[in-house]
Order: sequence, then structure tokens, then C-alpha cells
Amino acid sequence: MNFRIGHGYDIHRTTTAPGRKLVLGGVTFPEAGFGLDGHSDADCLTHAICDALLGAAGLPDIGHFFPNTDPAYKDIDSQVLLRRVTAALAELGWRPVNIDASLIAERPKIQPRLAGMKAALAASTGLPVECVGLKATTNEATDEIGRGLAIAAHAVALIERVPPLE
Ligand SMILES: Nc1ccn([C@@H]2O[C@H](COP(=O)(O)O)[C@@H](O)[C@H]2O)c(=O)n1
Ligand SMILES: C[C@@]1(CO)OP(=O)(O)OP(=O)(O)OC[C@H]1O
Repeated sequence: MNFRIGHGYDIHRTTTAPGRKLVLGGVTFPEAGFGLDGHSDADCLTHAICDALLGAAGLPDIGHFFPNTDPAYKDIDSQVLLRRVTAALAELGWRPVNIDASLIAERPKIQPRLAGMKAALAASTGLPVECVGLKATTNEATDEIGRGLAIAAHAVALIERVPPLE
């Protein structure tokens, strides 16, 4: 089989802890006035994409490869992890074809920063930017995300075998 698809989901609580910046899709939002809680930089969008790629390849999830008990991953830039996931897939003869993700965040406004986020994710996965889909929606003030207590992301990824099997 030359193509596989995968899905990933992640959610992180918002925090106003000092020094904790909001990072989504490799882009920092200093104007947000809050960050996300986590062992890494807590970039839930990038974590969901990592899991979609890993799932497509039939591999265990992000926490298996980068445990949240390992000091090596304290505050790590999740683009580093996405590059490592892409490299791990390449070792197994897989490369991403496209990714598509949805961010669920009451704020900040993502739209003005979408191009920068797509560019960062394209660079980390080796994809052309037009093969990176990204959307944002609020949860219309419902539930914890809607009250600004968390930000979540869903992602899907298609990967292909290189070289293709006969
Ligand atoms: N954090 C967000 C959420 C939404 N957007 C943009 O606004 C549009 C409308 O959002 P709804 O939740 O009312 O559907 C959405 O389609 C996005 O373009 C955003 O930029 N940042
Ligand atoms: C990448 C890791 C590393 O600790 O990041 P966290 O910030 O702990 O985020 P989470 O999505 O809960 O789990 C993934 C972890 O492997």
C-alpha cells in the first residue's frame, strides 16, 4: 500500500504563568497575553500534526517518542519534534503528501497569522506550503475552550511510500 492517512488531536490548558508564551504552529503570539500549559512549548497544533503523521505510519504517539517526564523536552520547540517525526517517517520510507488541521481557539484571532503558521509547518515537514491546510474556529463561547480555558487542534495527514511499491 503506497498511501496511508492518519489523524491527531491535542488540547492544552491556557495559563497566565509568567514567561509562558502562546505558540501555535511554530508561531509565537506575544499579544495574546497568555500561553499554554505543558512540558514542551505546548504547541497543541503541532502536536496534533505529529500524531497524525505518526498514526499514518502506524507508529506510537508523540508521548511515546518524546515523554513528558524527560527533561530533554522541557520547553522544547515543537517544530524540532515535527522535524524529528518527519525524519523518522523518512527512515521508514514514508513522506508527507499533505496535512490539514483545525485549531479551536476562542482567541487570539488566528486568521492574520495563518500564512506564517503554514510556512513554519511546511518547513518542518518538507511540504510545499500549498499542501498545508489550516483553519481556525471558535467554540462559540461554549464549554472550556469557549470560555478560553484551553485550545485544541485536530489534524489529518496523508503519507506516501517512497519509492512506491510495485
Ligand atoms: N481563534 C480564531 C477563531 C476563528 N477565526 C476566524 O474567524 C472565523 C469565524 O469563526 P467562528 O468560530 O465564528 O466560525 C473563522 O472561520 C476563522 O476564519 C480566527 O481567525 N481565529
Ligand atoms: C511533546 C510533549 C513532550 O512532553 O509535549 P507536552 O507539552 O507534554 O504536550 P502533550 O501534548 O500533553 O504531550 C506530548 C509530549 O510528548
